[in-house]
Amino acid sequence: MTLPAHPGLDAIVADPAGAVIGLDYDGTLSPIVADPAAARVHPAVPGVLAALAPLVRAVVVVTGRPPLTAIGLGEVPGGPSLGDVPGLVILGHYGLERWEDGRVTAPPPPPGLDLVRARLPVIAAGLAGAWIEDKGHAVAVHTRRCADPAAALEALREPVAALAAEAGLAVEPGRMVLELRPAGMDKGQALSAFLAERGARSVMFVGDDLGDLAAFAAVEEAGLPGVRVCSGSTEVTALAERADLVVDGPDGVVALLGDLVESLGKRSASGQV
Ligand SMILES: O=P(O)(O)OC[C@H]1O[C@H](O[C@H]2O[C@H](CO)[C@@H](O)[C@H](O)[C@H]2O)[C@H](O)[C@@H](O)[C@@H]1O
Repeated sequence: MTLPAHPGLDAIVADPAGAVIGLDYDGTLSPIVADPAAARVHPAVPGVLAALAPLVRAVVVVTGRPPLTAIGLGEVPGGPSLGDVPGLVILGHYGLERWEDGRVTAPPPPPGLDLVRARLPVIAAGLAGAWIEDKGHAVAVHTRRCADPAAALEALREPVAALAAEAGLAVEPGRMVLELRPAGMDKGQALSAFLAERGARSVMFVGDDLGDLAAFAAVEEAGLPGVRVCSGSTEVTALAERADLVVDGPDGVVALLGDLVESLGKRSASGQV
């Protein structure tokens, strides 16, 4: 396959050494499943990223997950795994935590989480199937396993917002999930800082959920050639509306990354380095 025509992709192919490739995890590198603990990486992802990483300035995963969770879910029997991708950086918890060279750096968890741990189960108790995920620096309530996930999410919005205000935390809405997490960081700030740190000359970001809108804004505001890619679903349409390209979920993301590797390989084979 050939890469779609887009000036941002053209810039990446013309000068890959200046390109930063940013990727969300859930719904982008991993198919959406009912149990977050079972959201294993698409098996072709580590291989295609391992091929891509040496060709570009940097590959960075920007996720709401703790980085070590992404590393664990990124294991592929027989490898390579996500953690084997050369030079990979994972900015987890929306940029609060960083994994690089096998080491994690993180601030202390916010004190308001104790209140959330005590109260959120009470709020969710009336909704059969609602499920709480404790991520250490954030706590999320999921409704995907409820009989009517969208209605359950709506019912939770108001009490969760009130609890977040009391706990001094922000609410991060996502695909059948509301997350209470520290304010003051988002995927946009995380990506912008990373682009500056690496001296990026072009950028691609691929995401699927509302939390990725901030990263799209960072691409728009970077002052660089850029391309916003949506890993499409029927569940979230806001991202597709703002994307330059929409691909068919994680399978489509793998295909796009594979096409990018192929284009960069051809460029290198023809001596354009
Ligand atoms: O920033 P991301 O990497 O996209 O993480 C966002 C949230 O993803 C996870 O939840 C989503 O994926 C689950 C597994 O497929 C699915 O069951 C759930 O309905 C989705 O919302 C994760 O569990 C959250 O903690 C992340 O914040």
